[in-house]
Order: sequence, then C-alpha cells, then structure tokens
Amino acid sequence: MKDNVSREGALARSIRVTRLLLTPAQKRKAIMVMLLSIVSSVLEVFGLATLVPIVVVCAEPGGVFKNKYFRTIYDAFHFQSEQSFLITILLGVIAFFILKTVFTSWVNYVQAQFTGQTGYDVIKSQLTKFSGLTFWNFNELGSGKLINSSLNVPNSFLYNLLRPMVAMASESVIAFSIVVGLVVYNPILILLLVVVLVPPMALTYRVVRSRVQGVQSRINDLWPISIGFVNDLFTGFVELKLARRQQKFVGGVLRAQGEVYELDAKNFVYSMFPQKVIELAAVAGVVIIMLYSIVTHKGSSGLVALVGLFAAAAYRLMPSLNRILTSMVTIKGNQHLLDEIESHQGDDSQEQVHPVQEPLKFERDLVLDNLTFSFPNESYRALNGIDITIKKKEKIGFIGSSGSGKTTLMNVLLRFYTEQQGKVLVDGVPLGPQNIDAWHQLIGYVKQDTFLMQASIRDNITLGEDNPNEQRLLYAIEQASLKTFVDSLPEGMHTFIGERGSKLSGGQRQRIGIARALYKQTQVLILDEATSALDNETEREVNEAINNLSQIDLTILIVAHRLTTLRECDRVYELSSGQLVAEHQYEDLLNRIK
Ligand SMILES: Nc1ncnc2c1ncn2[C@@H]1O[C@H](COP(=O)(O)OP(=O)(O)OP(=O)(O)O)[C@@H](O)[C@H]1O
Repeated sequence: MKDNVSREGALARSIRVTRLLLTPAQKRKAIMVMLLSIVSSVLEVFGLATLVPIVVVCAEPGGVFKNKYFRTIYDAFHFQSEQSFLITILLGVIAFFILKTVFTSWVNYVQAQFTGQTGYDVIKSQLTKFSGLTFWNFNELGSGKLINSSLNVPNSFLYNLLRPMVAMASESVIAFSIVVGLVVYNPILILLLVVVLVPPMALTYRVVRSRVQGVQSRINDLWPISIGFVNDLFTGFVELKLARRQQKFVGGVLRAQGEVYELDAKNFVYSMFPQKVIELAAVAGVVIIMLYSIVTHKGSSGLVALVGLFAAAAYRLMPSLNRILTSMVTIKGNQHLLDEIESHQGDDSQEQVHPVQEPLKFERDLVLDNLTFSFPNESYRALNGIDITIKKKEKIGFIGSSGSGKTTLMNVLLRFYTEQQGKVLVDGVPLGPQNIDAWHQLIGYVKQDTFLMQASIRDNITLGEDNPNEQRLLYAIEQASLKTFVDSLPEGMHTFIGERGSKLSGGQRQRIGIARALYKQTQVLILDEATSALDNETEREVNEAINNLSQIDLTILIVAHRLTTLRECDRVYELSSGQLVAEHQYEDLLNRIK
C-alpha cells in the first residue's frame, strides 16, 4: 500500500484525495471551474495574439490591404476608409479587453469561491474525523496535534495544494496555447524554446522539490509543538505564574516558531528559484541565437526577427512556466498534508457508529459481569473479572489505592473503553455500539476538574443549548444546591463565570457539573473524585448536594479517597490491582481506620 502511494505522483495523489473530499455537486462545479479557466486562458492568449498584427497594420499606411484577414473584414463590413476601419478595430480591441478583464475577474472569483468551499469541506471533514475519535486515540494524539490538524492543515491544503492545482491547470492552458501558436507560426522557435527552457526547469524541479518537501514536513511537525506549549501556557496560567515557570513555555513556543520562521525563509528562497532560473534561461536563449548567427554568419535582419519573436514568446510564456513550476514544487512539498487528511480515515481510531440505535431503559439493575480490560500494548489486566450488581437508586462507593483501577472501571462504564471480556448489562441488555446513544443519555459524569466554558452559568449547565428547557434548568439548579447562590447574583443564571470558572468557588464549580448531569436527565451519575480537590468545608457542601440527590430517582457511583464522601453509600467496593477484593459498609470502613 505504502509502495503504491509512493509510486503515485504528487499531482495524481493530490487530485485523487481532493476528489474524495468533493460531493457530486462540487465535482460538477470543479468541472465547470476548469472549463471556465480554460476559456479564460484562451481569451488571455487570444487577446495578446491579436495585438501583434493590429500594431503591425497600424504602423504601416495601407497595411490593412496587405493583410488578407483585415482585407476580408474591411470588405465584409463595407468600410469607406482605412482610418475609420482602424478606429473601429482599436475601439473593438478596447471593448474586448474590458470584457475579457470582467470575465477573467469573474472566473477568478468563481475559482476562489470553489477552492474556499473545498478548504471549508476539509476543515469539516477533519473536525468530523477527530470529534469521532475514540477516547483512547484522542488521548494518544493530544490536543496540540489535533488543533493543528483541524485548523492549520486545512488552511495549508487550501493555499499550498488546491490553489496551486488550479493555477497549474489554467497556466498549462496558456502555455499550451502559446506553444501551439508558435508551432504553427515558427517551428524552429519552438524547438529553441524547448531546448533552452525545459532542461533548466526539470533540473530546478528536481533540486528544489525534495528540499521544499523536507522543510514543509518539518514545519508541520513544529506547529503542534507550538500549539501544545501555548495551550499549556494559558491552561496552566495560574500555576505557571505562581511557580514563575511561564518563561519555560514561552521559550518552548519561541524555539519552535523561531525554527518555523527560519524554515519559512528557506522556503521563500526556494519559491523564487523557478522564476530566476527561467529568466536566466531566457537570456541564455537570446545569447544562443546570437552565437548561432555569429558562427553561421547568417543575415542580421533574420536574427533580429528571431530574437524579437523569442523575446515576445518568452515574455508571456515565462510567467506561465514560472507559475507551473512553482505550483509543482509547492504541491510536491506539501504532500504531508495529504497524509494528514488521509490519516485515521475509516480506521479503528474512529468510534464505531452503529447506524440503527436501539432504545435502552434502566428500571431494574446495572450488572458488571466478569469485566476484564487491558490497555493496548500492556500485558497486565487493569480490570480483572469484576462482578457487581447495582440496583436502581442505589448509591455505591469505590475505594482502592492509587492505580487500583477505579477510574478505568468508570471509563468502561462510560464506554470510553471497551472490555475485552465480560459485559455491562442494563436491565439485562448488554451495552454495545448499538445502544451507546441511549446509554450516554442515561449516564452523567462529574470528575475532579469539571470542564467549564468561558460562558454563563446557564450555558455551562446546558453546554450551550440554544433554547434550553427552563423548567429542567431550574430543577437542575435546585437539585444541585445552586439555587441560593444563583439567586444571589444580579444576573442570576446569566452570570458569566470567567475563564474556566475563575469567578466560582471549587464547590460551586463541582455543583455546576452535577447540575449539568441532572439537566440532561441522567439516571446513573458517576462522581469520580468529584470532591477530592475541595477543602473540608466545601467538600461538606458538595456532599450535602450529593446526599440531597438521594431523594430523586438517581443511581450514584462515587469514586473517592475521602471516607466522608461515601457516608451515604449502600455499599463500598474495594479494588486492588484491577480486582474486586472486598465489599464494605461505611461503618466498617470507619471502624477500620479507628
Ligand atoms: N492510558 C493508559 N495507558 C496505560 N495504562 C494506563 C492508562 N491509564 C491508566 N493506566 C494504568 O491503569 C492502572 C489503573 O489506573 P486508574 O487510573 O484506573 O487507577 P485509579 O484507581 O483510578 O487511581 P487513582 O486513585 O490514582 O486515580 C494504573 O496502573 C495506570 O497506570
């Protein structure tokens, strides 16, 4: 497979991957854009080609009658004088050029719109792919890489692959039209142009392409590093400031970006290379013609005509060849973008979405039946044969030393991880991809550091729902013991809570997490060390909120280190090295530490 990919040319691969990204309607639009580009390029060449004879005819009195094409037009439209004929022709030329400019500008707009839309589709496809990652793969890839792949890669795809591809297509039509015109007009000249321009172009492409590729691929590796450091710098703002460690992260960003800008400078020089080489080759062409005439002692008027023609052809051909060559180098240099776009496409990093989702009811019990789980590439069992039955409305605690498997067990219950053996049964129905939506609707999760957005309390509870259900919202606020606090605020639930809830106390943050779970009408609530980071007084407040929840129809699973958090539990299970080693009552645990 890899061999096939490496044998596939850069342009062919770019076209193949782009085609996969296009919807049928966009494919049709792509064909239309191509046709318009061809028409636009032909008009461009035609406009320039007609200018030459017109200038010749204007310069020579009576010239109109010597040129058979002009003569035919003159007679067909019954012109009375050469002067009126030439004025009409010149006005016609101006009108043609104005129309051509309007048309080509419109084509440029259509091209830009098409490439912009395709760039947008790449962002969409990347975001869909990455938001569908399994929990495991999300953690493996890390947010720096994911932010880069979701925003920078599509942007770069637009500027460094898509636009060069379109430019290459239009410029090829221009170059081809000029070459065809020259073949008809003067085959020797075309031979000369091929001999002078093609070898240096081929050599430039060979020399520059691998260098640009190396540079671009390194830049692509550096961006996630910079993003990772910036992310840490601002996420850990308070801790890093206190520890006077911000400079380390600023330094990390600057080191990576410093290298990016150095590489960018190299890239800039490489991108100028094709133009310089083509200019040099054109001068070499003129010199060769002159040398040829000196050596062969050919007449000077023929020489001037040949040099003039060569210069005229090269004048329009050079920018086209330059853009073709630069586009080829850019396309080749940015092949890593295609790796990024093709990566994780339809592999097992994506969560399996079952097309038909089954409903799920939780009215009786939740059974963990011989649950066994190992992390990928790890030989030990993080969970080993866990058997637990939890009745609806029970409150169950989990304890165990650090690393005993408590969070892993919760992650299996949340379906972030899938067991290798055993199953989780809800009212006797095994959990699987076919009922994951229904299960996620039933289960809520509050962890040590509740995720909070820079938004209002209301948006944090509803996770930004546009038209939240007010009744459910008030109920969630009340049940999570937030009502007194929210009522005391001038703007109530519309109060903004600052960066990651900085305007809230630790207890209030956790209660927002609980309110969020209640708002979505959770029936099973997992609290994983939800009170661990709180001081005793705040923990008491949150515990009270949790205990109040016992009044409502909720099954609660609590992972905790502090015994006080487990006071209201019906049973407490103890884990050790991934195994269930004991079942306790809260009072037994208290006696054990006395
Ligand atoms: N992504 C992972 N890859 C490999 N091993 C992991 C991974 N996550 C956790 N582990 C390992 O699995 C075991 C159980 O970890 P887990 O986080 O479930 O423990 P825990 O009981 O919740 O600990 P703590 O009380 O410290 O939170 C540990 O040995 C841990 O090192």
